[in-house]
Amino acid sequence: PVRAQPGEPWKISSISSSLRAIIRLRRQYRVQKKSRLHLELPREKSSELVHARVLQRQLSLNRASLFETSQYFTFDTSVEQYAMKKCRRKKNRRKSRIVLYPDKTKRYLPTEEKSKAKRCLLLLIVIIFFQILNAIENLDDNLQKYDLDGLEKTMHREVFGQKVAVESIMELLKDYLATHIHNKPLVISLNGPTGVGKSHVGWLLAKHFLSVMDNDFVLQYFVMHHCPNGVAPLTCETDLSKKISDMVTRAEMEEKIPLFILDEVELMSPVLLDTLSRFFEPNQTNEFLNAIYILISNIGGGEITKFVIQNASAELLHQQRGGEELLSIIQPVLIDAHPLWKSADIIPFVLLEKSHVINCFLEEMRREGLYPDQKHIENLASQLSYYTTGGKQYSKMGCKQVVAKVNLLYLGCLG
Ligand SMILES: Nc1ncnc2c1ncn2[C@@H]1O[C@H](COP(=O)(O)OP(=O)(O)OP(=O)(O)O)[C@@H](O)[C@H]1O
Repeated sequence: PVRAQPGEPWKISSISSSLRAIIRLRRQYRVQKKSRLHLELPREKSSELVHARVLQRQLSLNRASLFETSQYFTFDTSVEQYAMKKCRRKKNRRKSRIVLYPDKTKRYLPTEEKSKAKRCLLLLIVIIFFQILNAIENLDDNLQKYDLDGLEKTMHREVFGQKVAVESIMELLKDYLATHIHNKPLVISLNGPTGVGKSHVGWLLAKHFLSVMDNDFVLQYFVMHHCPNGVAPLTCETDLSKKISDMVTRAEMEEKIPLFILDEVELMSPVLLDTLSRFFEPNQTNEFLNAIYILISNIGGGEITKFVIQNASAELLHQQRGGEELLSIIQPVLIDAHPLWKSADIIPFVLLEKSHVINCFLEEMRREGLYPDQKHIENLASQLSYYTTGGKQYSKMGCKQVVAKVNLLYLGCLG
């Protein structure tokens, strides 16, 4: 290097010559360094690589041990980052897997569209559900309106020896009165021998429906009374038709179901029966479809008496099966009498046993304010005539004579 002599001032030329010397020296040093690196590289590089790998491994071991042994909360995110990286790497590996699709299919999942049909179906289900709920409530309302539970209790309490008949009547009434919309009127025919309680049931029904319906929607028609001998059949026909038409029209306005109880039907003229049968047909206006007819007659009574005596020893009579069998016997007899019975539900009333007659006596005497002892009543019951068969006694006249006997007793007491 060219130095300035002491005391001599610095010259620009001397500075530039020394700079150039420095640059030259640096270049030479670099060239030498490069050539040395080229010569030593293979050996040094491998050792450096080994060193780097050892370091890397140590680092990963430290991380792994840290990850496994970390038990305490730490702000050191290196562990999580490591775990996330690992996870991402796995995902990437999974993504990179090649999926082979068949040639003709779509290579993507179809986009899920919101189905209108599904929504409609759901709405429909909800509507149906509410309609069912509403219908159930309406059924209950109707049954409560006519207090059929109360009627059932009364019938079981006050009608003796006709369990199957009472159950069948109640079932028909419950079914029919559950709704106000019908496609035909309900026609129930009570048939059986004399004094077994057919008219008695008619009275109980009339009393009950008169009490549950505010207005007068019950008609009790007794042929001997409303259409006595000597009155022209046409007059009776017009009169009955008018009575029925008036009542169904009034009842329809109040959404009520009228009850027509026709007693002594066996005494009705064929003309009157024809008239009646027209009201039972299904092809009429609504008001005529919403009505209940109870036909009471002793037609088929002979067949019922025979059946009861023949099956006295069997328990069949007080079972539903017995009622069905009896029905199959008397139905053809009734249809033969008049085709109107084709539209009727027939309820056979069976003969009453002596125990039932005793109950009739008890009930009638209580009604008259008499309270005799059991022996006295049995004595009275024994004065009636019975069919004795299969170890049982069946009253020939049912409880028919009970009222007359009690009346005599009552008069005797008064006397
Ligand atoms: N099963 C019964 N349970 C309670 N009481 C009865 C029964 N059967 C008859 N009675 C009593 O006997 C009386 C006469 O019976 P009811 O008039 O009901 O007989 P019926 O079957 O209609 O006979 P008929 O066909 O002769 O008219 C009734 O008023 C009632 O008091």
